Amino acid sequence: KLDQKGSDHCLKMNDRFGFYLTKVAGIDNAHNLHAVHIKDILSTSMGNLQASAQFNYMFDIPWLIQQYPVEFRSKPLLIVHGMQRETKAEYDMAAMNYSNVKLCQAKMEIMYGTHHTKMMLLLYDNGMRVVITTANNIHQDWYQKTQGVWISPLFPKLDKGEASAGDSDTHFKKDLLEYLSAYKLNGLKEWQEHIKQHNMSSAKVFILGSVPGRHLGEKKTAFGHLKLRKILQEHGPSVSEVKGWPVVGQFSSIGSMGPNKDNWLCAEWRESLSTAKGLGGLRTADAPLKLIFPTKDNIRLSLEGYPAGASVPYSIHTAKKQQFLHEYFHQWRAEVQGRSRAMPHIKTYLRMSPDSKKIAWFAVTSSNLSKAAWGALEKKQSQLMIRSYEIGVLFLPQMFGAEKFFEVQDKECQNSGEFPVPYDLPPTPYTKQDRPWLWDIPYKDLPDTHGNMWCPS
Ligand SMILES: CNc1ccc(C(=O)O)c(C(=O)O)c1
Repeated sequence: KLDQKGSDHCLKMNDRFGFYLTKVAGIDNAHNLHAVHIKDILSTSMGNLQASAQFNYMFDIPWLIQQYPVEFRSKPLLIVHGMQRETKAEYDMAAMNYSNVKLCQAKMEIMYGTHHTKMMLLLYDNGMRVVITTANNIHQDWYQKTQGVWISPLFPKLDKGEASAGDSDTHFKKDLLEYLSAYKLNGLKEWQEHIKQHNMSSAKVFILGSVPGRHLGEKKTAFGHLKLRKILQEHGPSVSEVKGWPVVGQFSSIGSMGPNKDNWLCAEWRESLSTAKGLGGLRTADAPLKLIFPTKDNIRLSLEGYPAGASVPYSIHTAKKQQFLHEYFHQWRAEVQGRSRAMPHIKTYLRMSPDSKKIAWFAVTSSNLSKAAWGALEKKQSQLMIRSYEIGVLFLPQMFGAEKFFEVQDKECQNSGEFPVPYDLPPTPYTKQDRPWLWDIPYKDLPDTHGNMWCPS
């Protein structure tokens, strides 16, 4: 369906799940039929915009304004970021040119945290939408990378004092409000109010949020990997059904996680992701772990070439402290979506059947593989310490009318109930020669797609 101007900036709503990849320039357009560009999300075909809020890490404000249809460019726009010092000043300066743009700086009170969350709140004259993505608000994040986008249904306005609090079976509205109130920012109050005034009962995904802090007591399971553990304990597959099923993590950056797997990765983190419904969430015996992270050659031979690696910030200083990780690594391969050369900036996590034909759940989030994003237990596991703001969504089969599991969509553009996993399953292990991409060392042996070498300063 085309919007009234006939422009193709409109969504082919194949949205059983509301989950899309971003359009990629330079690949066969057949692979972009069900993909979205930011202009599609902001287009008039999605609703008559009254105001919006953009949460992100990186902003090119003039570029962002240009992504709105001309008739929406003067609507109130709230930009929520976590920048400080010079970059904060740059954003303040850039926003001065737009009287409709306001800025909101998230508190960053814990060292090394980032405001990583990538979310759009879109208020229309007849409702509102929530969009959660992995792409920064800059041109190159929407150009030749593999990025994920979840677009909510249109949430209608509640009638004045309507009885129903307008929440869903996945308590989407309550969790989104809890996430926003954790910022403790007056500048967000109006958007918290907008959310309260809308009926979000049609939301079928769970919110996976992270907020900086040391979360304990009731709040211990509100965020990070313990929130995922809690949802899987209550609504996940049963232990007997998923015994031995691998956990797959796919991400574009890696934090420091100690000298061996038992410090965090294959202890608390994998424990949460391999949680199943059962007596006290008995975890299944150690689930095999498969981590998908681009090799140096994935980056070198990508559409962007070595510069793709500027968005895959794995530092040699971190890598050399955790060589144990490399036994879990798998290549980036996405033939199913025509995106093997569109480097991943998307972050996804899933639980896969041994024959890789089914998945028990799927999450798309801003969270990379790091303690900063997912949290680390402290003080005899009494509190979960999180450094960054993150947000993502979790898809459980029963919330989408699927029997037990999602069938994996292994051919493109199937409109059936299969889940569109963005990459090839089963994942392909690194060869003996493969090395993980490291962004802060030179590569002068082989040129990239554009004939260039990589010489980071
Ligand atoms: C230190 N800053 C960042 C590190 C990693 C990422 C990523 O998403 O991989 C981002 C971002 O793109 O938001 C920022």
